[in-house]
Amino acid sequence: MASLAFSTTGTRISPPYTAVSDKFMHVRDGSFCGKSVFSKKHSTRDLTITNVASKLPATIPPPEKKISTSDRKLVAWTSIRQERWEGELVVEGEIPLWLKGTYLRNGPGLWHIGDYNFRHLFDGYATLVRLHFENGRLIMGHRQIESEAYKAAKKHNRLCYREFSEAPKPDNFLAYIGDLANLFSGASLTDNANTGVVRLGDGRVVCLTETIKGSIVVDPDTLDTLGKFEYSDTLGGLIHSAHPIVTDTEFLTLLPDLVSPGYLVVRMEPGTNKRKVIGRVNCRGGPAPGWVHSFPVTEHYVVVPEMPLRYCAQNLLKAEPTPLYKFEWHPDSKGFMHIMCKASGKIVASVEVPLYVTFHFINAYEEKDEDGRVTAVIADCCEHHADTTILEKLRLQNLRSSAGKDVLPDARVGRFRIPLDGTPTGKLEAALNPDEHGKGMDMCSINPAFLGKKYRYAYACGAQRPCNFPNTLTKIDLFEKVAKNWFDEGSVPSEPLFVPRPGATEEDDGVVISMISDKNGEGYALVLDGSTFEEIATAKFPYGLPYGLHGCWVPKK
Ligand SMILES: CC(=O)/C=C/C=C(C)/C=C/C1=C(C)CCCC1(C)C
Ligand SMILES: CC(/C=C/C=O)=C\C=C\C=O
Ligand SMILES: [Fe+2]
Repeated sequence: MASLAFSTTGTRISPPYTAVSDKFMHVRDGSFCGKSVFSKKHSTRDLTITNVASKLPATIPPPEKKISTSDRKLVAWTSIRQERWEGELVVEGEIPLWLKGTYLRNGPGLWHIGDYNFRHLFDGYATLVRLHFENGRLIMGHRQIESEAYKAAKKHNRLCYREFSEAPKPDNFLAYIGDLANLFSGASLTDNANTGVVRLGDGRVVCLTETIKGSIVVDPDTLDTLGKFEYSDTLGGLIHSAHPIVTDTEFLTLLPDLVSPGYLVVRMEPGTNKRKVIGRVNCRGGPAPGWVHSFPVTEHYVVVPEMPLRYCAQNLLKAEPTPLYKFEWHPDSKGFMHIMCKASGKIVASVEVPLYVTFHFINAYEEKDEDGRVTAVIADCCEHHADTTILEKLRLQNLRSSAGKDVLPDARVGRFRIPLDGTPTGKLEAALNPDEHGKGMDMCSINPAFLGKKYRYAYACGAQRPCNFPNTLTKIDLFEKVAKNWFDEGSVPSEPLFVPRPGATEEDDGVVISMISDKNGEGYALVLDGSTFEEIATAKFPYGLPYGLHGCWVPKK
């Protein structure tokens, strides 16, 4: 059986290089990494991890296994091959000199333990990638997050915690009973913080997932795992929204209550670890709260979605994945949107809406009449036509085997209109014709200055069909109802992140950063102009990266 481990003896690769000049390819400890990384097949079997002390030199796999160009293929769905790396990249084009800071991107980048392969995209151990921009230059690095779940897997060479779809198999009945107890206490839940990364108003950088214990503080410069983010309040709970709303002045999140179906809306101030309750929403349908991966806010309100795809207590207890994992589709329970006043915690609207499925809200804002009175809340999301099959499409086997087949379910920019005048129902319609973005829509960002405000532009991943996963970057103009699309055949781009130009007055004045996995098994950083959506710079990576989910921008101090 293959061991679960990186080589403890780091391999140093000598010059010469092709893709990057040696001047730019040094890693922190002074060792060099070269061209060989472009000619090694990336398979899930390749990565071995041992109890590597994190101080070991960064290593790149050795050059001996050469494979022909025709054998190279997309590595987005294969495990990262070394625990860490850092080096400078050669930039083609020009990175604007005003772009000073670090783009961090988190995601599940390691999907096996020894011979055991994980099944779902969301199961992988977190890989944090960093692109540091300064003076037109670009330094890249990645590192595995040292969660307890990851460390235990390395130590014991087996799964030790419950991940999104995977659960350790109890050895016997007694172990099963113990396991149930550990599930209720949260002890067996993963802390694998593989979903996103946020910079709090006080500068701390936290990697997150849907388990509360999976909140891990990292150093954005070294990518060191600094420790757990411990909430100092007594709110308890085991799960929260994977996507909090984070600004310089607050951190807002939702805590689903599985016992008495509802959600706590909580707020934490910068410099503290204490969440305070703003208010509570009681669910209106179903046996459990709807899955809440993300939620939007307006200037005065928190929008609490109650999706008919609901947490399911029985499925939580199962060791084997169910078709909808820890969730269940309850169309009879209906879908709702609740609006809570941020200042008072009062619910000012709670409306039934058409059935919907979304992971990601894009933004929300208040609609006003001519006298300036708020009449409705508009909330936009990446909406999957109330079809849950997207969850199954994100199984690794499907992603790996169906490239080029047109199996990506349709999605749209779903726009909710939630009236505040007591009308009991809200609307859900496409904000623009989904053909504009190939009927693929997920992984979105906006100009952060427009959070909660009427906005015009959203950046996201769309589709150029046939495809099995969103394969374009798309700039959506919600006023003109058109999209402009970027596409590199056979490649998979990750979530585009918009960084505004300091001093900008136009909403789209800035750049859009994404990381691309290309069809040759390689990858590159991409910088697009936020306004024209044209490429302004690219920089090739020395090795292909696994797909990553969400990122954030850490401006240079
Ligand atoms: C990667 C991503 O987008 C989502 C990750 C979700 C996770 C890790 C969910 C984990 C869970 C458990 C381990 C048990 C409790 C339910 C749930 C929050 C789904
Ligand atoms: C990658 C993804 C959906 C793509 C479908 O179009 C969803 C990711 C969710 C978690 O962050
Ligand atoms: Fe997400």
